[in-house]
Amino acid sequence: MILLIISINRRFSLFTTLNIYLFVYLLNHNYRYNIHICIGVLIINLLMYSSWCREHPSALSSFREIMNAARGKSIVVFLDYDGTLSPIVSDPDRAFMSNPMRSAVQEVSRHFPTAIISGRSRNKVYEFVKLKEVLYAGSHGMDIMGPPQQANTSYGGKYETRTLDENDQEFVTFQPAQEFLPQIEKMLKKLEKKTGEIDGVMIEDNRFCISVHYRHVKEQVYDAISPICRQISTQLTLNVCVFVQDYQKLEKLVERILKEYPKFHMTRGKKVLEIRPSIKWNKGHALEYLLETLGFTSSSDNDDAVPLYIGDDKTDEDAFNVLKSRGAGFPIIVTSKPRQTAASYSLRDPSEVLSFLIRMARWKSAHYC
Ligand SMILES: O=P(O)(O)OC[C@H]1O[C@H](O[C@H]2O[C@H](CO)[C@@H](O)[C@H](O)[C@H]2O)[C@H](O)[C@@H](O)[C@@H]1O
Repeated sequence: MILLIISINRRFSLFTTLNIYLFVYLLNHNYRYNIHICIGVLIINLLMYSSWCREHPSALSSFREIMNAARGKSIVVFLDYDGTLSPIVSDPDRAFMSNPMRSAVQEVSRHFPTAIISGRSRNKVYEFVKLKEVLYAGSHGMDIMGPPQQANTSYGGKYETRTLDENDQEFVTFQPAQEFLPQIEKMLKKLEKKTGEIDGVMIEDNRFCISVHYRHVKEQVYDAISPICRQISTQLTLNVCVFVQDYQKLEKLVERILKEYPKFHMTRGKKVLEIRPSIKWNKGHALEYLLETLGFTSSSDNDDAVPLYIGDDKTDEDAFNVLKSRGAGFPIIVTSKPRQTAASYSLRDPSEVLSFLIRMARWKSAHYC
């Protein structure tokens, strides 16, 4: 009953609730049943994933359907970086992209306008991807390197700067959070200094936002369910151990520092606290900006753009929602677990993203060459 109340309060999905329930059961019962319970958990996970997949079918199985719907229209490809083009790894500086993935993105970008929209700094993503033919938006879309505009955009020139690259090619940067840079620099120094005592913290400077990584910080032993772990253990006197809580210390510290910067807010990603300016600009806005600079508008009748967005993180949901409200395009989530999402299709992991991109490039060559 307590578990049920906690689950409803915290809006856990049925999937999470069942897993926690089995986990608690496992802790509280004789260990000779463990193997049965593990198999049970596995089967339940598989069943839940396949039922979730009915609502978010695999983009690979639905490939023909997607491409048929896009036939004769202009596909524009948007890709997230971490967890989409590269697998999640423990060291953020070593999230390299494989060569086959690089070739696939390059091939896709030869056929369709392609942009990468990441939470990382734009330079860092470029260092990983190293493809000149792709457009880049870093800092969750707050640092965009777009094409030189064909026509006047609705975004005005305030945050736009025309620049030449090393090959004298003109491009335009759009940076709507420019005025926050001095504060970000100060906050960065403060975070580095104050979190220095906590083992395993890594602060990443993403230019217009900051990532506080805690993948290597000691958490409660069952970190996936840590918020309720203590409550259950005290209320049901279960055999749940609570270990060192450096993570709680870090979270409080970051929240305290953030209070000194009221124009910023924090969101949570994969073992990362992301701090960014509270402006109305996210990956969804970046997608719309890039579409417009590429010559596609959301309102015009002759807008034949079919944007396709592939991403794995919470911040990608903003882009999925934009596609939903445009009523055109294909939002594809990368996940191997059932998740609440605005995406219509799914891919399990970066290796499926690779297969999807390869098929896209082949499809275009086969149909239009
Ligand atoms: O928008 P994205 O391109 O998905 O960036 C989101 C964050 O990705 C990176 O962190 C994540 O990936 C790391 C490498 O696999 C992993 O170690 C970390 O735990 C993940 O949170 C990046 O380092 C962050 O700055 C981005 O905000």
